[in-house]
Amino acid sequence: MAATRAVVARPVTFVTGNAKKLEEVKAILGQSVPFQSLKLDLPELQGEPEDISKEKARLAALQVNGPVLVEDTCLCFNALKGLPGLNNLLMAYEDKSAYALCAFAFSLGPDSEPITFLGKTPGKIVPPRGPNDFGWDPIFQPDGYEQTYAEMPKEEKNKISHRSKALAMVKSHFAEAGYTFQTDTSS
Ligand SMILES: O=P(O)(O)OP(=O)(O)OP(=O)(O)OC[C@H]1O[C@@H](n2cnc3c(O)ncnc32)[C@H](O)[C@@H]1O
Ligand SMILES: [Mg+2]
Repeated sequence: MAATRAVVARPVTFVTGNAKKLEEVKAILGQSVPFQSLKLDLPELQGEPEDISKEKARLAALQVNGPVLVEDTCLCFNALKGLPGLNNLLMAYEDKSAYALCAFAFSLGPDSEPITFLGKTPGKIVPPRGPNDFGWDPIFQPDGYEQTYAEMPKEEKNKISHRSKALAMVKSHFAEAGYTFQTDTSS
């Protein structure tokens, strides 16, 4: 498919209040999608991750007044019909299966409708193992692995994670759309 080159006059800003997310997004995207980042605490909205990420993208695009990328992540428990929840709550259930779900939303600016990219990694909830430096990583063990996300080397998590699956779709979208983002020279 011949891509029409879309020239966007502003750089992409990845907006998040979470430094650990930013670290992973940087490691996964590398040079493939150039972006700058902005630390903004976006409101904790309620609803499905896909809808939340869209709403975050709308709010972020208004603030940045340009193209933005945001994401919303949840650990969803099958015993609770996919509802995000707490580890302790799960103790009462036999079924410890869960999935990590990541919804990225990209908006070209305040007047554009955001588009979303979902990544999902199935696994189960276990008693915490490994370093406690990023959210629920110590209690999530992906299917097919003996280690929790927290116990894995970062490169390993970044190869199989919900986040990397969603970002692979973001990358393809950018490649297909052929965006050429102006790099920021002002700051
Ligand atoms: O500003 P934003 O991007 O919204 O940052 P946040 O920390 O509020 O992020 P979310 O609402 O998407 O995430 C909800 C929680 O899930 C945690 N989390 C997100 N991604 C994770 C991952 O890959 N591993 C473990 N915990 C994660 C995160 O630390 C939050 O406590
Ligand atoms: Mg949040």
